[in-house]
Amino acid sequence: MTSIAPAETVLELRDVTFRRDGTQILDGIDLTVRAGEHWALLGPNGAGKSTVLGFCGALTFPTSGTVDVLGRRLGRVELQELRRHIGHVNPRHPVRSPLTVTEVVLTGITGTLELPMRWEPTGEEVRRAHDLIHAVGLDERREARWPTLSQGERGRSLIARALIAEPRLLLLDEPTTGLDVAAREQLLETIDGLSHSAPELASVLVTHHLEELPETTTHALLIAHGRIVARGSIDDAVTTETVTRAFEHRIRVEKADGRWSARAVRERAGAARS
Ligand SMILES: Nc1ncnc2c1ncn2[C@@H]1O[C@H](COP(=O)(O)OP(=O)(O)OP(=O)(O)O)[C@@H](O)[C@H]1O
Repeated sequence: MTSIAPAETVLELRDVTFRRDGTQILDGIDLTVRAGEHWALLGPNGAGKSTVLGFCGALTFPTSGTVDVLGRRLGRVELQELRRHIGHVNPRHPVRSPLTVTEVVLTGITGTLELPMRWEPTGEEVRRAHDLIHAVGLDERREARWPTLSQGERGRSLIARALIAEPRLLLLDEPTTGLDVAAREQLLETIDGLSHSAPELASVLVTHHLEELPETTTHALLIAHGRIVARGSIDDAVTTETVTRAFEHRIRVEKADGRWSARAVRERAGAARS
């Protein structure tokens, strides 16, 4: 009998705690993300999602416990080097000058906000930027300047920017916030496309909204008050019971055509009397 080796571990948090100003913000967080897995990090406001993402992105150190990103332990390696292998999509990414979409994508190679003075991309790098812009569906906007882009176009540009450095881990921090329904669906389609175009890539996506989960999400970590409520394959971890517990509100979770939705369970006065 042949056994298939588990995919390589990309990210491992073990018994992580985080304390600030005498307040316990995270407690007992364990998480293992392997190559090719797409995790959702879910929970109510203030649950600790951004703090967890800060560890995943090698931005924050835990108070106790260990964080290994791409096989290297935070606290023992140079963070700047590690961050080069992590794609971080932050919708609040501050682009201050009117760069074109192509230029913004190229800043993913230099890891900077602006194109550094005296830095010239090679022809191959420009070709790669154009290929990614094509992959996120922005061919016609490739020379458009940042201030003229819609929120959705910015989101898709930032995914191309994150991917140009060929990361092994992609972090998406509420990527669909503020998008209208069509722009949200286009962005989710772009994210879903990654499981074909970059099958080894692992991702962690933060959201409050189940409707904003890409269909290709494989796993979920649900947290509330800095502690794990559920963790595992998405279908086991995201249920009416776990979401109700995490959000401390009666919520019905449904899945149809690969997508999730959540609604509050309402007591109807008439129904209650009959
Ligand atoms: N450096 C810090 N110092 C003090 N408190 C902090 C710090 N960082 C986070 N917190 C607190 O920790 C809690 C968790 O914050 P975090 O931003 O991780 O939550 P979140 O789940 O991402 O919330 P939201 O959904 O509202 O963005 C919050 O109560 C926040 O105020």
